[in-house]
Amino acid sequence: MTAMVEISELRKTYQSGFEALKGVSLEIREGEILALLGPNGAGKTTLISAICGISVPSSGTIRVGGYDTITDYRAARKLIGLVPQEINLEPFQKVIDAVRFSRGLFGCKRDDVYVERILRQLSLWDKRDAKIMELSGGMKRRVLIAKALSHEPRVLFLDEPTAGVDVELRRDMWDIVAKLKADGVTIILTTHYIEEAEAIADRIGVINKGELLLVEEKTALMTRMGRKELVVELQEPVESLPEALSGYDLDLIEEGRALRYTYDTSADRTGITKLLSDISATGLVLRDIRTRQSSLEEIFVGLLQENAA
Ligand SMILES: Nc1ncnc2c1ncn2[C@@H]1O[C@H](COP(=O)(O)OP(=O)(O)OP(=O)(O)O)[C@@H](O)[C@H]1O
Repeated sequence: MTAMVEISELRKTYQSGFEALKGVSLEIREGEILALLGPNGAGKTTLISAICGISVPSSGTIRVGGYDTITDYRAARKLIGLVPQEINLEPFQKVIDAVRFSRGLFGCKRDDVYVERILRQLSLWDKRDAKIMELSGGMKRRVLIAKALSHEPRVLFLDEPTAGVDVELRRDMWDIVAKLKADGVTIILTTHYIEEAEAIADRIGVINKGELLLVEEKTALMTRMGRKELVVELQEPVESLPEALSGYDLDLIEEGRALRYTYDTSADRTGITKLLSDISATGLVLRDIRTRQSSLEEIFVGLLQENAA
């Protein structure tokens, strides 16, 4: 797959002197869904604003569809649709007019067939003649997406698309994103909901304090997430691990009262059965066993803590 968005060494220092992006480099492939995760103030909106040409980077380069966002601004911007975090609609405007108007702003010719397709895709066709002020919050969010898609962009940025929306609408949004991907649109979304990233993203990027900590295929991350711990409580504490168990990834914890075995749930074999029989063979008596799974959320929080250290 070719790169749709290429960001190289991007830095942004606001006038206040605050460094919001500290050298971010990232390639976003055509047709993928990339979720950017990060705590409040991490720099997600700053990054999106820079790509969309809303704010000027202090240094570094961004290319969208091969066009530089500064020197070839119009060509680059035309390829981009942006769904902002805040609802910024004209209350008295009709839904269909809002979408046609947005299309016109990009210099595209009126195309009623395309606009109808977008409105139908977003379940807004029945509401096309309603005034924006008459719509529910969820419908307004759909109008924001319709406007962002009005000029047939190849890349769509969704900044917190489901912040504050109910579970049903969140799932509708996920369906919409899946349909857009099927149409070949490249999608970048920011979110605080790890569950959302898990549900729809192909790759996940974690950003904190203006730095990109990782960008990884979701499935690879899920494999990491799939790591589990088995804690074997012992009847009597031991001072050290028996030599016969040295081949296992084991730690002695809880002052020698338990053994912790970390394993990969996605592996063909976890090795638990053999481990338990090998433990018995050493003469150690088991009192109890328990397992726990590290979640993506824990990985995420752990990453942020590491970054803070
Ligand atoms: N115009 C500005 N002038 C000075 N500082 C700014 C400006 N805009 C944003 N910042 C600061 O830059 C940092 C990154 O902000 P940004 O909005 O990009 O974060 P975010 O990751 O999108 O956060 P959130 O999840 O809360 O939306 C924050 O500390 C913010 O206060």
